[in-house]
Amino acid sequence: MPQILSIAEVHPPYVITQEEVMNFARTLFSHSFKDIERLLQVFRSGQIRKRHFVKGLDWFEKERSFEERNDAYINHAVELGATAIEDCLQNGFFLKKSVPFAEIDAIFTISSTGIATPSIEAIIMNRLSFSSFTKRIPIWGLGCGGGASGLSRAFEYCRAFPQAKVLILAIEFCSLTFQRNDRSKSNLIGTSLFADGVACALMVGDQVNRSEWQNVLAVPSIISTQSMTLRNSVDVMGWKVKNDGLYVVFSKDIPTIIEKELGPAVTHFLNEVNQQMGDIAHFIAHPGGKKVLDAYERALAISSAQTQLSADVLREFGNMSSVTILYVLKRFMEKGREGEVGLATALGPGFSSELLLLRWIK
Ligand SMILES: CC(C)(COP(=O)(O)OP(=O)(O)OC[C@H]1O[C@@H](n2cnc3c(N)ncnc32)[C@H](O)[C@@H]1OP(=O)(O)O)[C@@H](O)C(=O)NCCC(=O)NCCSC(=O)/C=C/c1ccc(O)cc1
Repeated sequence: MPQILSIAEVHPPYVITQEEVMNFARTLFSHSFKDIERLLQVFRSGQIRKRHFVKGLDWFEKERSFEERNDAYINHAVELGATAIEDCLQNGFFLKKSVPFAEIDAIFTISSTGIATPSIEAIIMNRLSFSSFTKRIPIWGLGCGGGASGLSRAFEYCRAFPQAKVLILAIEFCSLTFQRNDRSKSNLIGTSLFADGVACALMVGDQVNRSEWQNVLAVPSIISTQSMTLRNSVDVMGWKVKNDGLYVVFSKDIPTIIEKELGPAVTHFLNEVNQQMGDIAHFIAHPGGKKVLDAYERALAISSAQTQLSADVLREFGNMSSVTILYVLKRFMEKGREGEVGLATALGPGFSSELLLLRWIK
């Protein structure tokens, strides 16, 4: 079964604390909510300490056109995306030696926070020495589920082409979609939650000689995946596209929906692969927000110790949409041991759930 050999994360340059964003939001939203001080408590209760952004807070003081936002998206995506690829393929922790760009068969680029045609990996391929025959698979619109879905689609590619080495590159700059004139409660909550980040993973098929590259005792091998879209839930999350950009849509019922729907989806998946919840050592969860993690714990009857690494990523980086699960996976890959089983889970617009079963192998 395909294995994930290396992974790298890139942190955008501006580090902004929750306290700083809370003060920014107080100025902006105080005329829109008479109980603003009560609502601002979400900045304290969300269990986020700081987030990383591609622009400093002063950039958000001014109104920005869709064009300005998207130009910033493309510039930063190319710069930080190229860095993530280099850090992944030249990663001295996970790899014995660098994997040449020219050996990469396909790049899956995951994003939902900006638009580019040609897509970002094509621009990056003009900077780094990839083969001209590298296949490009940009995936747009899966939101927070995109990182997990990208891994699943790359898994299928590597099963079809067992000699393949492929990259999964996730890029999200949620901050660039921030709308200062949207005074909805959703936007206020989103301002406390969403962040920027970039990550890249290297997956290889079964026929790749791992001993040539692998530098750690055990790596996650993907056993199986499940993609599920819930009927009649297209309004739960997504974008409303307006003249001045993307407006975030996300229902306050997401934690309740997760609590109701995740258990049956996981049971169905584990039955299909003859596994039980008790077999799972690692729970690689997309930390959508504090209440999302609480909902995972209730839905699957797992302990907060099992979602600790997800909570750590949420605390230090916020919700970076599709990128977040790759940050969580990296932390598990740094300590995974042979024989351990992990379940990766993320949810996104659709409303869709993506699950992957992983087993660490020598
Ligand atoms: C930590 C939070 C943010 C605050 O917790 P709290 O301090 O206990 O406060 P409350 O939950 O009581 O919320 C405070 C107020 O905000 C309201 N609220 C609370 N979420 C909301 C709300 N989504 N709307 C609109 N009012 C709200 C809530 O109803 C309440 O209003 P009020 O009745 O006046 O007290 C907590 O609500 C929380 O973790 N919520 C889950 C966040 C959540 O849904 N995360 C998943 C995000 S969706 C996602 O990951 C993907 C987004 C995405 C989508 C598309 C893409 O293309 C890309 C990405």
